[in-house]
Amino acid sequence: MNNNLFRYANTTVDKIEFPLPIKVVMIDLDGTLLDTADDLALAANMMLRELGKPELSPTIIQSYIGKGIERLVKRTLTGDTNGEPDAALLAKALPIYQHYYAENLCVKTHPFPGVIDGLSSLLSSGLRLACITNKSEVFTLPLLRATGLLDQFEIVLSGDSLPKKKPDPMPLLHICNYFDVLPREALLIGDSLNDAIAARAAGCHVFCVPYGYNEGRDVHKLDCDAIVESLYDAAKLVKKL
Ligand SMILES: O=C(O)COP(=O)(O)O
Ligand SMILES: [Mg+2]
Repeated sequence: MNNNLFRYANTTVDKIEFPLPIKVVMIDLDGTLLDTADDLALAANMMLRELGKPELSPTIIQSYIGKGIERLVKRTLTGDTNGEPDAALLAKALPIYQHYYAENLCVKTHPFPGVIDGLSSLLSSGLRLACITNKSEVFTLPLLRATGLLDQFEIVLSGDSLPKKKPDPMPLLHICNYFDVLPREALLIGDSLNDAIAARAAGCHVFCVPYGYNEGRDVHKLDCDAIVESLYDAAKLVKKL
């Protein structure tokens, strides 16, 4: 095993063996499969402009990605991670944001390096693939279709597909149930605390990529089984159970 491929992170589960024997790989969208930050920031600034408010830097807006569109809009309006804007302002802003994001869904958005090859490699190992995102379904499916990734996944769960989204374990457990596998037979690959917390709560394995968003925090501090440079490198650390 080439140790340059990954590093162990703050593993709390029992010592695990690599390549990790699993049946299912669940993959996060924003910051893991697709680099969506520029288009999310573009729509956020178009919304602010229309509301007569000052625009924000793309770096700040990138740190607001992670808990779905409504939370992104709340953070953009208040400049605060946990901020709650005035209800009337939010009710006005949300449809404006959704309109501009729908119009600019795939201007600069593209798969990260290693994604296309990584998905092919995972599939050719006989693993079954799911996508789990906190993005609303109305954006998720067109985006996966436009970037040519949709057909790689047997099931796609968005932030509004179920009553709860990541960091709740519900979508991960739903996927395990769908494929009839145990949580420990499934791996989530993601970029943020929402992925790491959800995976630990579900009892699934979790790898994190360092190139994503993680709400502006250091990915190396996350509780995950490995940090992988790309999905292609992740594929080298797993095998079909
Ligand atoms: O929609 C978001 O804020 C984040 O979505 P993700 O779960 O695909 O990273
Ligand atoms: Mg993400």
